[in-house]
Amino acid sequence: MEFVEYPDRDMMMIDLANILVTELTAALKHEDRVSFAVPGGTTPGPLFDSLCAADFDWSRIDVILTDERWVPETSERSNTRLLRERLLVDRAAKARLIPLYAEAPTPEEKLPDLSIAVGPLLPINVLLLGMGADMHTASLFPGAEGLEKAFETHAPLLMTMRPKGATEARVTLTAPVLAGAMAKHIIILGVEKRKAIEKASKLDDPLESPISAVLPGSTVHWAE
Ligand SMILES: O=C1O[C@H](COP(=O)(O)O)[C@@H](O)[C@H](O)[C@H]1O
Repeated sequence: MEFVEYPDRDMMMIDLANILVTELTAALKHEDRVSFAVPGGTTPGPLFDSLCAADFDWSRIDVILTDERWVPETSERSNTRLLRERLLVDRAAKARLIPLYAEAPTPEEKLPDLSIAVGPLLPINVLLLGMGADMHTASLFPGAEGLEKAFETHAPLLMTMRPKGATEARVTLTAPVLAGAMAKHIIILGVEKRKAIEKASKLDDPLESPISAVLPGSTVHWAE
């Protein structure tokens, strides 16, 4: 893994947006459609604010979340809502969103349909991941039931996760899908997450530190 430290958060968001645009533009030169996977949560909002104004052919970009919480878009917890409000606006409004949520009480009912749309996007051209201080990435949480299956070579593309103590179920891209991306970036902020990613690289045990599975070949972008 490569670790890039930025002088401050604003600089990181602008520089990282430029890196992502450069990679997406390069991919568009040799592919009809280009897939771009992005995280939800609290970290990427300011990055999306920069990215959405980038001037390139967004109409050929397929945007997919790395994971979604099983809540409707009206919820503040919806990662899709974050995308619609902060990324899929301005020039980026022309991109196509591949949903990871559909209205149903549980994700299991919709998982087969949602998975069908994921296959044609692979391998993901450009992947941006977030990480929690507990070393989870996407919705691969340490200790979640069924986590082992998400790291198997032939894991399904999408899985349901129910992290311990969480209020809602989740849908997540699995480890082979994430690790197989052609360009991989991880965005983290603050001292606690820096320590967590250092710990994960030493542990190198995806069940304890799920982020470990995607560290090889990734660039970690950090600002305090
Ligand atoms: O729940 C989630 O957590 C991670 C990290 O979120 P953050 O708020 O600490 O930035 C995020 O990457 C993931 O997409 C999200 O569903």
